Parts: sequence; structure tokens; C-alpha cells
Amino acid sequence: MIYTITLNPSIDFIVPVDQLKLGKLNYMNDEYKVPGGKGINVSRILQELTTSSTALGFIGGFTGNFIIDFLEKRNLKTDFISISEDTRINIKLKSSSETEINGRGPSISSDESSKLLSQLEKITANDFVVLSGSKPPSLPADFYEKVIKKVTETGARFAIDTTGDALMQSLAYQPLVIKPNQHELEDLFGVTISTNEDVIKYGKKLLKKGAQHVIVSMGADGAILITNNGVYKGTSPSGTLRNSVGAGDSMIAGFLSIYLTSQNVLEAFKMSIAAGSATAFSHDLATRNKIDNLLSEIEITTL
Ligand SMILES: Nc1ncnc2c1ncn2[C@@H]1O[C@H](COP(=O)(O)OP(=O)(O)OP(=O)(O)O)[C@@H](O)[C@H]1O
Ligand SMILES: O=P(O)(O)OC[C@@]1(O)O[C@H](CO)[C@@H](O)[C@@H]1O
Repeated sequence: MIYTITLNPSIDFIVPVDQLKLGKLNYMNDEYKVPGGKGINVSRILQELTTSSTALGFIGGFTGNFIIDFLEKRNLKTDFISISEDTRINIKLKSSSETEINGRGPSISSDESSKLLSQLEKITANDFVVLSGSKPPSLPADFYEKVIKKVTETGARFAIDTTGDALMQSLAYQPLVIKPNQHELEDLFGVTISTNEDVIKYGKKLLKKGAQHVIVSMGADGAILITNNGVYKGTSPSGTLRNSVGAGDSMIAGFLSIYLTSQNVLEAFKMSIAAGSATAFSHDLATRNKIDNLLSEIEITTL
């Protein structure tokens, strides 16, 4: 079984406003709400790619109920830990450019966090765990590391998509894949990255620290995959950017959907870009059809 863990889910409140006037009353052209949080997005895309998963994490309040209802209506398996505070609402403002305002997230009690750690005792060596997104501030700084220790002690493998120290600390446990975007890679090393050579240089440092596959995503400029067996560049297909929210999560799901069944790294990389771009070209997350239609447009070259 694949488990996705979202410590800090959200309702993504998508707010399109034609011409945003700051400091004035603006009306939305449209509005819609979708479940968000990176692990939940990974589960949704895995489902599109006919790969079953169970979404874990902390869920609470009326916002949490919205997420559970949405996922259950679509037959997505969930086993969330119920918390007493409300799950956050993240605002995705779409005007001439995209502006995101993410909530900090609810307070998680030590009883609630222990429940999640105990839940991980059911994981076996055949399982795969995807850890994605931020941690609510009330959880201890080393919470991800605690989760990773529990997971890897069972022999299960994992992937992680988070930032900063939590990502750096995870590398010693050899995640199968990590996917920083170019800005996250810059932040990790406190540098500015402007060439493919820079991406490769810093990507290789992450590999040396323990990651097995490093995908650095670069929006419309595609992505670079750095592995111990080679470095590859994948082009992004061209299309109209509608929504970059969840494009990175779609890449993780795309990669895993192929890699975990065939171990074919380059096909997995191709699928990850197709899924990322299909989401970027959609209003919500990508559909299977859209992903399949983009696959043939992606070119992978060895660098
Ligand atoms: N304008 C675009 N045109 C084509 N593909 C795109 C575009 N923007 C994003 N993508 C696709 O989505 C992938 C991920 O995009 P990006 O590098 O922005 O990731 P991210 O910042 O992690 O995304 P997220 O917004 O989910 O955090 C890219 O590698 C590419 O395949
Ligand atoms: O605050 P985090 O956990 O880093 O990111 C949360 C989030 O921005 O990421 C997803 C897209 O990747 C959205 O569904 C969600 O709102």
C-alpha cells in the first residue's frame, strides 16, 4: 500500500479576480473550493493514474469534514487522525498572476500527534510512504524525522516533498525521490541558481547526502533529474498555464506511479513531467486523459 501523509491539509479556496485592486472592494469572477495539502494532492493524482493509496494526516472541524466528504465521494481511501481544531483554509488568488496565502495550520495536541505515530506501526516493509508539505507550527521541529524513523524501521521506503531543515534531515534516511523546485533548491543552499550546471551541482549535493533521485522542477522550463546513474533534462510541453497549484505534487505522483511498478526511472520522470504540466494546464488537478495526451510531447535528454 502507498500511504500519503499530509500533516497540514487545507481547503484550497480558489479566488479568480479579473483585475485585482489592492485596498479596494473586489468581486470574485468565480470561486471554488477543493481539498488541498500536498499529500492529499498526491493521493488524488495517484488515483487518476489507477494507483491506489490511503491518505493519512491530521483533519479537524467543518473544513476537515469538507475534505473527508470530497475524498470519500470519489472513493479515495483515507485514515486521518481527528483533531479538535479546524483544518486551515489556503487562499489561491488568481489575477494577472497567482498569489497564494496559506494558513499556518491548527494546533495539534501531543495526544493527537502520538496517535499518528502509533498509526504508523501498521506499516510493513512492502509499503511506501509519501510525506508532503509543511508541518503545523505546533508540532515539534523534528516531527518529520520521528515519522521517517518509524517508517524506515519497518523496512518501508519513502519519498518526501518539504522544505528547509525537515528536508535536509530526511536525506540521511535515503528517500527514494525528492522534488525541490528551483527556488527551494536556492533556499536550501542560500545561493542563486541560473544555469543547468548550477541545478546539477546543488542537486548532486542532495544526492550525496542520501537522496536516491532528485528532481528539480523549473516550471515551463521543464525539470532535471539527477541520479547516481546519470543526469537528465526533461522538457515541459507548451500550453496555457491555468493553475500551478499542485503541479509539483502531480510530479511526485506521476514518478511513483511508474517507478514503483517498473523501476523504469526515465519513464517515471517522463510521467512526472506529464502529470505536472497537465495540472498546470487545468483548473484543478490533472485528469488521466490530459496526462496521457501530454506524454508524447516530453523529450528527455542526457546531460
Ligand atoms: N507554465 C508551465 N508550462 C508547462 N508546464 C508547467 C508550467 N508550470 C509548471 N509546469 C509543470 O509542472 C511542473 C512543476 O512546476 P513547478 O516547478 O512550478 O513546481 P512547484 O513549484 O513544486 O509546484 P507547486 O505550485 O505545486 O508547488 C514542472 O516541472 C512542469 O512539468
Ligand atoms: O503550506 P504547504 O503545506 O507547504 O503547502 C500547501 C499547499 O500550498 O500545497 C498544495 C500545492 O502543492 C496546496 O494544495 C496547498 O494549499
